Amino acid sequence: MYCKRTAVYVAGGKLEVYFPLFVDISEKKILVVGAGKIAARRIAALQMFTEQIFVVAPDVCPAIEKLEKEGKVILSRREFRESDLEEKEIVLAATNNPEVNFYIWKACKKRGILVNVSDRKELCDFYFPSIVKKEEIIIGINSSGASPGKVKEIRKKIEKL
Ligand SMILES: C[C@@]1(CC(=O)O)C2=NC(=C\c3[nH]c(c(CCC(=O)O)c3CC(=O)O)Cc3[nH]c(c(CC(=O)O)c3CCC(=O)O)/C=C3\N/C(=C\2)[C@@H](CCC(=O)O)[C@]3(C)CC(=O)O)/[C@H]1CCC(=O)O
Ligand SMILES: NC(=O)c1ccc[n+]([C@@H]2O[C@H](COP(=O)([O-])OP(=O)(O)OC[C@H]3O[C@@H](n4cnc5c(N)ncnc54)[C@H](O)[C@@H]3O)[C@@H](O)[C@H]2O)c1
Repeated sequence: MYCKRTAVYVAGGKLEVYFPLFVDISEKKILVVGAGKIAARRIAALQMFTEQIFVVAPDVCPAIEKLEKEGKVILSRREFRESDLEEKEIVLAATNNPEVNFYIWKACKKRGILVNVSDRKELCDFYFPSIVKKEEIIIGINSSGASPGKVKEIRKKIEKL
């Protein structure tokens, strides 16, 4: 089968860029594995679009503790188990253990679940954009992991428009 891929050339070499798909996630069950700084940042972004967020992690940062108290996430305070993937459609592997993240990736691929692996961008089915929301207008900015700092700067400029 012919497969056309989109790549750009950056200082580090060839970089594949992804199609910006705007998806209705309001009815999708999303699992975030890990409850640290990165998980909290991603959950904050997801919560602009859905309320169905499940979190599993033994150690929970204050921001996510607060969300649990407010009933805004469903939290399981323990290590990840494969059965956590049941009925989930989108998974974020955001633990600080690379082996656990890789195990989650493999388990998701076996089940056809879309997965983002926070420490392995080459394994991600999708990336996290930087988001600007102005009423009904959503702007997602992404550089496929090549320049997250630049992406943040652009987000700030757009926010001032
Ligand atoms: C949009 C945002 C969403 C979020 O994460 O919530 C996001 N990163 C954000 C911020 C940020 N990330 C990093 C810094 C310090 C950088 C600096 O200071 O220069 C800052 C700035 C800060 O923290 O202030 C470090 C970093 N990030 C990645 C790598 C490469 C790697 O890991 O290989 C490195 C290490 C690079 C290095 O240092 O070498 C990779 C990814 N980061 C992504 C998303 C995905 C692609 C994004 C894209 O490129 O467009 C991807 C692939 C992860 C994924 O989707 O899984 C959020 C901005 C929110 C906002 O708008 O403010
Ligand atoms: N892509 C990016 O933008 C970016 C930037 C910085 C860090 N990272 C990566 O994101 C990951 C998380 O970073 P952080 O700063 O949020 O880490 P953190 O140390 O703040 O949190 C780690 C979380 O993982 C949980 N955890 C550990 N083992 C687990 C298991 N077996 N099951 C469930 N949960 C488990 C811990 O309980 C904790 O909640 C790291 O892999 C880091 O390399 C990505």
